Amino acid sequence: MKLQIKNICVTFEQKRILENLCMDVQDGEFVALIGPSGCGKSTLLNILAGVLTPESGEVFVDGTPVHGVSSRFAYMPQNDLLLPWKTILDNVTLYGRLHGQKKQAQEAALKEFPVFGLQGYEHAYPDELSGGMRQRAAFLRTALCSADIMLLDEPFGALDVITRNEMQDWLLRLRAELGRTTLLVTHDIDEALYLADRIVVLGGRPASVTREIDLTGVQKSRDWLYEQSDLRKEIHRILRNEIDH
Ligand SMILES: Nc1ncnc2c1ncn2[C@@H]1O[C@H](COP(=O)(O)OP(=O)(O)OP(=O)(O)O)[C@@H](O)[C@H]1O
Repeated sequence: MKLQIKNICVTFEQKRILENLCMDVQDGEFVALIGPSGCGKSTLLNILAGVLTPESGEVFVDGTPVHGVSSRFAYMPQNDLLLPWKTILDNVTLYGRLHGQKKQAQEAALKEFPVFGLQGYEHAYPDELSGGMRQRAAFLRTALCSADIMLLDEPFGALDVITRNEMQDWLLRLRAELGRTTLLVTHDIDEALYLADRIVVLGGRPASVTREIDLTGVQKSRDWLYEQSDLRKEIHRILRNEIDH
């Protein structure tokens, strides 16, 4: 087991948000976390990233308890912004440079520029790139962290539908190459179906895991996705019911 989340409870302003939340993620697994708006998905990622301490509960990576900020997690928060006054190369190597490893970080980044569709833009500034390219650059910055678990909070949320679909196709191709355990928060049911090995649906107030959909081993394609109306309806129903409560 790569990641174990055990009995996490969170209360904000006397309101219980997460109640005994438990979930496991296997090594190399890509899990999509979906749930009604405000149910606590970002809160869970903030706990894993160590920027928020839960009231109770524990997080284990490879069986070892993790407390506070840990180098085991690479976190791409919602609206992960590039610094407009820095080049793309400087932006994506930010963490390496902060740790005094500028040269190694640049070497590692330059190797990935073609993979991330950014070749030729190393010395460009963020406003010279399209929205999709900026998002790939922010993603590359996260992927370059030498952490073994990636936490992605709505990485394509700000993109138009066409660019978003292109980014999903690109991430599906890249997934095997990255080989990284990933927890993706998304509002987009199709994105979850298309990208994930497993979908975890959070529901209820306070939130806990209400449904898990195992898609391990499914050969994903857009044609496969278009045929998933039953699963799509089921997830919609769960989300709608939870919202109505
Ligand atoms: N620091 C905080 N102080 C008080 N309340 C908070 C805090 N952070 C989050 N909340 C509340 O906790 C609830 C869960 O927030 P969270 O952002 O985790 O939900 P979410 O599922 O990620 O939402 P969305 O899908 O809209 O991004 C919301 O009601 C939010 O207003």
